[in-house]
Amino acid sequence: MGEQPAFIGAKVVDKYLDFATLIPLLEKALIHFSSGSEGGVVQPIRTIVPVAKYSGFLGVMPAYSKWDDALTTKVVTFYEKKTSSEIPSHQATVLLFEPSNGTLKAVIDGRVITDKRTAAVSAIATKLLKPSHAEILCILGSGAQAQSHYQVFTQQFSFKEVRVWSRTREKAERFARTAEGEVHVCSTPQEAVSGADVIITVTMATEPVLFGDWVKPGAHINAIGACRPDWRELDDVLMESCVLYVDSKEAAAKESGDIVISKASIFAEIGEVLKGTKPAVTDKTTVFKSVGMAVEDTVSAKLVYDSWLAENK
Ligand SMILES: NC(=O)c1ccc[n+]([C@@H]2O[C@H](COP(=O)([O-])OP(=O)(O)OC[C@H]3O[C@@H](n4cnc5c(N)ncnc54)[C@H](O)[C@@H]3O)[C@@H](O)[C@H]2O)c1
Ligand SMILES: O=C(O)[C@@H]1CCCCN1
Repeated sequence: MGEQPAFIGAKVVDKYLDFATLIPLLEKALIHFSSGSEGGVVQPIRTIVPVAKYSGFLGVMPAYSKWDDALTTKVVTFYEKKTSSEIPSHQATVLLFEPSNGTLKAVIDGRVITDKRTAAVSAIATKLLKPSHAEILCILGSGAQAQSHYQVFTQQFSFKEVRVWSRTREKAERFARTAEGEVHVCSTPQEAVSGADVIITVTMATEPVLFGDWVKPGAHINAIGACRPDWRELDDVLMESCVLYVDSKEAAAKESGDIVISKASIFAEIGEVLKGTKPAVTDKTTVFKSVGMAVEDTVSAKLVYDSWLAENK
């Protein structure tokens, strides 16, 4: 028998995944992903198994990155209705393999990876696409992604005001209480969005929660939810009037109801903007529709494993 794989839990993952280190790695991964075969990323569309009886889903997200020489698959479950307050709606594990021989090297908590890499990619998109004077940040939703987005956005940008709206006011208030800076709790999504320069939608909504008529012209929106073809977070008015960026054209056009149902046309992948082959439009309303990519998990898991190995040799 060979060596047992390392088991790396959420606390350790959190310690090693700091945004300042993660962001440049993710930028490179996005560029590689959007560079075709030259970029060396092999990432098939993920497999999603519906568990209809419980309104749940299991996703399998494999990827290999030639430049990082890293091979992983994430297994993620997500449930529409929370079964208890202790069990997160999204749970995940990342398996990291030795690419040269297929040996399983590590089993890594994937929940923190998912929370942090998703928020970090939104920050990358926002740096490129936000209007030049961005003073007001609005977050719709108050769950795990709201937290990680708040963390990275307040670290990377200096907004004068941060607003949050959540379906349950008490949860928005708890979010504001536990945030490190001042957060203004809004009673309606429209109130939260009105005049905002950057908007983040991080909900499990299946119908639109953000309407184009509310959005300040020129604002930038990071749309993180609506990861099923029949789920929406943004309405048709917004989808049809914005300049639309995505992480993966292939996945976004297949997986997100915001695109599938509205039939909005995609302008570019964020990786193309980072590469310089497509422009970053900053004087029109922009949407970054994120569905999440396996290669983001690959580079995050490699960072965690390499950092862990350096301390545990
Ligand atoms: N793009 C990506 O890479 C990526 C990665 C992970 C999660 N996500 C998506 O981001 C979203 C948030 O994930 P999370 O981990 O924060 O989940 P969470 O369960 O921690 O939080 C969900 C939030 O959505 C709110 N909500 C639920 N149903 C709603 C509805 N019908 N209308 C309005 N608000 C509603 C809840 O009150 C809560 O604030 C989910 O849609 C998830 O699938 C995307
Ligand atoms: O990219 C991800 O990790 C998530 C999984 C759950 C659905 C949305 N996307």
